[in-house]
Amino acid sequence: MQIVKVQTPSAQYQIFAGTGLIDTLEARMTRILAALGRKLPKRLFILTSPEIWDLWSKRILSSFTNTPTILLLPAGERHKNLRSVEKLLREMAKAGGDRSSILIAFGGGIVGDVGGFVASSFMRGIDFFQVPSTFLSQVDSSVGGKVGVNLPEGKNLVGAFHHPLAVFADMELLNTLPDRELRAGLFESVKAGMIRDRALLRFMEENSARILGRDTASLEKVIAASIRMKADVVSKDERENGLRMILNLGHTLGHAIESVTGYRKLLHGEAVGWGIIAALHLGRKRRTISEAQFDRLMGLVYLYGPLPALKLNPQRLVDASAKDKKHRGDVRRFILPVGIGDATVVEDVTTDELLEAARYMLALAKALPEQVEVKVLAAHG
Ligand SMILES: NC(=O)c1ccc[n+]([C@@H]2O[C@H](COP(=O)([O-])OP(=O)(O)OC[C@H]3O[C@@H](n4cnc5c(N)ncnc54)[C@H](O)[C@@H]3O)[C@@H](O)[C@H]2O)c1
Ligand SMILES: O=C(O)C(=O)C[C@@H](O)[C@H](O)[C@H](O)COP(=O)(O)O
Ligand SMILES: [Zn+2]
Repeated sequence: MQIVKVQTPSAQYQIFAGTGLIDTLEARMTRILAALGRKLPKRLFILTSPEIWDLWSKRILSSFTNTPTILLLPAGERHKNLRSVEKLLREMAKAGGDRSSILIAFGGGIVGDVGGFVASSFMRGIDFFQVPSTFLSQVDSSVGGKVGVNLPEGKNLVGAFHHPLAVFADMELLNTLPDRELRAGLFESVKAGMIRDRALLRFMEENSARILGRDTASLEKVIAASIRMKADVVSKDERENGLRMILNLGHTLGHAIESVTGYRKLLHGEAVGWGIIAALHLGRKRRTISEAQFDRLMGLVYLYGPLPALKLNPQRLVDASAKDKKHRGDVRRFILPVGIGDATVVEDVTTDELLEAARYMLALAKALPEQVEVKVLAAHG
């Protein structure tokens, strides 16, 4: 079992990563609440998706003395919106939720983001726990307190910083996760390695077959390293005033892809994968990475591909990226890789540069992904 701490000006909590956690949830939550001088409340809510609940409800419920109230959110990014939030808040009010109620977000990043936002606003804020059930949510979204939903105008444009009381990342849950979801989530770990963890990056280069083959020890290593990196960054810059922005590598254009496709075409991790490719291209143009480093980092992205093909208008993507929350007026921020294992935030990225990066990415994305993969791997010998 790995235990990682997050300590920010507004919160202090632990992330538990291992196995057997879902069988002992109530006891673990009771212990955490007791340390805060509190008891498990009468009204516990579990927010999850029907598919996840079908697979895991028996195991989860076996750890509870009284059955919590179950709230269901349909799967898919298109349900991460204000309509879902309103529906869930009303269900909680009808079910007799009060300020002592606690919500357990049991699912992927969408359940975590929506559930956390619902918790942050129900009766002006109740506590919640994260029980992430996808690779992506275990390595990234359950950590750090960013919660929220999308608008048609842009990704995650409504939300809050609201940290969980604890995160229980049970790797056993990944046994039922589809391969496409695993691959998508791995791009957040690829990002983690590229921005701040050379050892993780190298491990992911050298062990892709084991990782994609779900070797437990390899997955555990990637999960633990990714969580540690994110917990450290969030603890140093909770509100994204500086350092935390590096966690957005690949997200400026990645989020734009998600919004212009109506949140229906690519998974978040896949959009980030394409966004990372655009960032690598801009990085080599600006010489924050050398050509050799570009080749190496592209090789890493393709090890975890193929990314789904994509046909989009580059100008539309660049227009959509104007909604990026990192921008302040004319200051347009973009995250670039620096060498191997580091990143920087640039504030003077021009529309032309973005357009060129989008064109480069879309030229690769238009091709059959398998062909792109073969071509790039061949280029690496
Ligand atoms: N808050 C943050 O810091 C942060 C960080 C990264 C990503 N995100 C957000 O996370 C979201 C993506 O999360 P995701 O990749 O987990 O996708 P997701 O929440 O859509 O889950 C992926 C799919 O897998 C299913 N699923 C979940 N767990 C399963 C399991 N154990 N077995 C079988 N099926 C399972 C879900 O029902 C869903 O269909 C995006 O909205 C993204 O913006 C947030
Ligand atoms: O936690 C962060 O900070 C991140 O940037 C992590 C990202 O992987 C994640 O997708 C996050 O939701 C993006 O946040 P946003 O503020 O750019 O919407
Ligand atoms: Zn992300």
